[in-house]
Amino acid sequence: MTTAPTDLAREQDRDDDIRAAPVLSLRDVRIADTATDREIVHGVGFDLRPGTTIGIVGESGSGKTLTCRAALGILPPHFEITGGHVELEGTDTATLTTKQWTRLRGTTIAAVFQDPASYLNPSIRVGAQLAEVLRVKKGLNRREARRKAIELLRTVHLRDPELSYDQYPHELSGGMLQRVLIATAIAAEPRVLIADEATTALDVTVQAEILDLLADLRDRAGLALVVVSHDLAVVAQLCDEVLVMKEGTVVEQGPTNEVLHAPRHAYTRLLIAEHELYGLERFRTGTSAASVKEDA
Ligand SMILES: Nc1ncnc2c1ncn2[C@@H]1O[C@H](COP(=O)(O)OP(=O)(O)OP(=O)(O)O)[C@@H](O)[C@H]1O
Repeated sequence: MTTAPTDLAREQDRDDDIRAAPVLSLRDVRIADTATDREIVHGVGFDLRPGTTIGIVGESGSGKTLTCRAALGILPPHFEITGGHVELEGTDTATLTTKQWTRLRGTTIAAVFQDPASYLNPSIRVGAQLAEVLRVKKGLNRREARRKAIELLRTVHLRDPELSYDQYPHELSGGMLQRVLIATAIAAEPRVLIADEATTALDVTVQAEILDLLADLRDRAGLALVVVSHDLAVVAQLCDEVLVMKEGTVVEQGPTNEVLHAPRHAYTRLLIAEHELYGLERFRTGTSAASVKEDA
């Protein structure tokens, strides 16, 4: 099979991206619950470069979300970074004031979580909520914000963006709401997007479509992604590098293919064995979400 010129160009772009400076770096980040004086996350580190994806996988309670929240500067009350550094575009985030953090959130780093409905106001039309973000973060006037919001709803592949703009959250399906949340997260053109269990609640077909959308945004806009999932198949499909967490410790980390083909830690092997029951094989061989969709 010959490689199409567009594929070659994309490969070249990817190589350039890998050489680019990291947009988000975690250096031996430790997180503690200061109420109990217990360290919960025992040192996480990675370099995330534009146009690439890092996956964090592991069992429930292993510290995946806390790690993301540390990167976003939104740890829950009485949780603190007690060691290491989070660097955003080369700046140690420990040096940021609350105001500087507020400015960076959305414009440099943004996130989508599970349960999109809980992040939207049920009594305000979704388009108005998206437009509000554009007015606040991008300084657009009402008319420009509406136009840009509809464009964003189209970017996240909502079939009828004008119609969706005027709908209330309860009128949209879970998959459509997650698309709206992704549109909101990318509204201010962040460089890093964290997707924390963003597809967990969705059925397998919709999940595959959302993963394709994230990959598309990464490839086209050079977005850097952190994908958190308890589902190894999701990570396998999307990520260049994977971190496997267990009880607050990174037990294994490396290029996704290497980790999946030659896991060194017993826990990774266990995760893989569990997932093989659900057909991880097709993800390991690089099958796209589109073909998963067809299978579903
Ligand atoms: N707001 C909070 N208050 C108290 N404990 C918390 C809070 N957030 C997290 N924890 C505790 O910190 C540990 C790590 O939680 P975290 O949410 O990071 O895990 P996770 O790997 O993301 O799990 P899951 O896959 O279930 O989301 C857990 O033991 C959890 O109980």
